[in-house]
Amino acid sequence: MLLNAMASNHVMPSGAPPALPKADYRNAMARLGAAVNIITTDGPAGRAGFTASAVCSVTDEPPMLLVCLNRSASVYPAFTANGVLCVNVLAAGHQALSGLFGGKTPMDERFAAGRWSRKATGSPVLEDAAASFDCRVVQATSAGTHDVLFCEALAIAMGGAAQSLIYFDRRYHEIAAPPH
Ligand SMILES: NC(=O)c1ccc[n+]([C@@H]2O[C@H](COP(=O)([O-])OP(=O)(O)OC[C@H]3O[C@@H](n4cnc5c(N)ncnc54)[C@H](O)[C@@H]3O)[C@@H](O)[C@H]2O)c1
Ligand SMILES: Cc1cc2c(cc1C)N(C[C@H](O)[C@H](O)[C@H](O)COP(=O)(O)O)c1[nH]c(=O)[nH]c(=O)c1N2
Repeated sequence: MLLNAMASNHVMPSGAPPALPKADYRNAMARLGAAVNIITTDGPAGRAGFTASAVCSVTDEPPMLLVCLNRSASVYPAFTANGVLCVNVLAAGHQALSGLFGGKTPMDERFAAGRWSRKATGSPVLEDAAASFDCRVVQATSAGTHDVLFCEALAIAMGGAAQSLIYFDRRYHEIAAPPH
């Protein structure tokens, strides 16, 4: 019904609209501040991890997050083959770690810069993360250059203080909750 109404009210001329320049899109997305996360995996295809801001909650029944992963990333084969991952939400002070997992650094060097434990799936859990969601990937869909991974949380670890690292305007910003 709604789709029909939208179709009958559309104002676009026929034919595809011109594509937006990628730079315009990225400049606008730089204004969309987001939490920074290190996504890790381990399993038959080996240990891997990358920095991601394209992460959000989907549903709490079952508890599920989504993670967008570029199919051209070096870590892509490991994540798709292992089928498990941990979303480690970064805290204040994790800027250097985020940079290491943000690309082009050998995997051993990335992991050497943090302290890790394991929970349900065997994916590396960052010890001083603000929070960690240990997940199995239950669904994946391709969209443009990325795969959207739907991840059911099987175990959770909570960090100490309520503070966070936000990526906004191509820079890191630390935020902390004011005292209650
Ligand atoms: N979703 C992503 O894949 C994503 C998100 C943030 C940053 N990055 C990568 O980190 C590096 C630095 O990014 P930056 O924010 O400093 O500057 P930038 O100009 O490359 O990106 C600005 C914003 O555009 C979006 N973006 C960038 N690359 C994207 C991609 N390939 N797919 C979807 N959205 C994308 C993100 O929201 C990003 O914060 C770049 O190589 C960028 O590709 C990727
Ligand atoms: C702040 C920030 C945020 C993101 C990224 C980078 C940075 C610095 N990157 C890029 C991603 O971390 C990088 O491509 C991987 O580390 C893979 O790089 P290699 O192919 O291993 O060099 C990234 N990639 C991705 O697929 N999804 C995402 O949400 C993000 N977000």
